[in-house]
Amino acid sequence: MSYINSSLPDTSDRMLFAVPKKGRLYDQCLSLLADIGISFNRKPRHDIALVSNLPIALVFLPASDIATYVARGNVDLGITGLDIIRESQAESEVAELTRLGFGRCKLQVQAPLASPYKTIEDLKGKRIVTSFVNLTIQKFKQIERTDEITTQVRFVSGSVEAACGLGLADGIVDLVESGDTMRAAGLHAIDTILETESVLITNLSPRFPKLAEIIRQRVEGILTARRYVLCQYNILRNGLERACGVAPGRQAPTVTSLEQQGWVAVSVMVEKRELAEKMDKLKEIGATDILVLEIANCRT
Ligand SMILES: Nc1ncnc2c1ncn2[C@@H]1O[C@H](COP(=O)(O)OP(=O)(O)OP(=O)(O)O)[C@@H](O)[C@H]1O
Ligand SMILES: O=P(O)(O)OC[C@H]1O[C@H](OP(=O)(O)OP(=O)(O)O)[C@H](O)[C@@H]1O
Repeated sequence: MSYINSSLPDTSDRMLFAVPKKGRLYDQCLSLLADIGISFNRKPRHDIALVSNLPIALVFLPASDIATYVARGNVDLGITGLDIIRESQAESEVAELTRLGFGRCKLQVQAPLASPYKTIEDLKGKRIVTSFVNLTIQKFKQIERTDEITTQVRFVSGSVEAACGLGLADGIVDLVESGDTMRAAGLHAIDTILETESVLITNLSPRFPKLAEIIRQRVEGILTARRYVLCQYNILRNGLERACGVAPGRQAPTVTSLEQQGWVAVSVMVEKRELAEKMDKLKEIGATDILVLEIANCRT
């Protein structure tokens, strides 16, 4: 049952879209919302913001709770990490609409460098501290091969890396991206439980399936636009086949005739990470006037 609070905005006809209210995913979520054309005005200390140009209300929640709200249908759509979906045991109750390419890191078992614990087997039966109790217990059950694990798994809500130094734990399970936090705490990784990134998820019986699909398409358009550039060049028609072999594009290059006998102009999408190499090769096989244009947005 939900209780009506008259100071809250009316969200009854709106799709509820949960986004992290702080932390590692917050800035990238806000920039994604802006890029997909979602405009909103969030009042200070309010965790619900009405979107002005779509029938959506944004709900700002802790990233670690979003999978549960989406799974239970209290919100329709959400952005959170795969790690949180798995830890919340929500993977069978949410549908993954698209991966978002940010919030990439690993959930790793870590132990003090100056300890005898060099493999996860060495930590069997010892004290582990983590914010990911379910995934940790699951992992130790696998290595202990029993339902009754002897390893003691204790929850802390943050700064997990401090637990060994302070004597609360023999090892920890925590997220690692650059590894700076782990190294600064004198720890090293001895096993990986999960590789994670952010995902857009929806409830299995969404109340607004068409709107959720529009959001998915907008997000995928922006992610593609961020990944690719548009490369344009001129080439003699007899070099076209080789050039298309070098840069075949997502579907196929667009080829138009130039007002000069035997020459064509080509437009093709190229992944940014391959661009420099492809430009070198195109130049080598006779392409001229190679231009590269940013893609602001697209639909694929
Ligand atoms: N170092 C990191 N690099 C990339 N992604 C991360 C990193 N740390 C966490 N994440 C991702 O962001 C999610 C939220 O983590 P975060 O540490 O921001 O949690 P929080 O508890 O909500 O915020 P806070 O730490 O401010 O209390 C994680 O579950 C993970 O998916
Ligand atoms: O490998 P790194 O790049 O150093 O990142 C890893 C750290 O980032 C996360 O914590 P965060 O800094 O978000 O704060 P928290 O410990 O309060 O969760 C995670 O829990 C690690 O502590």
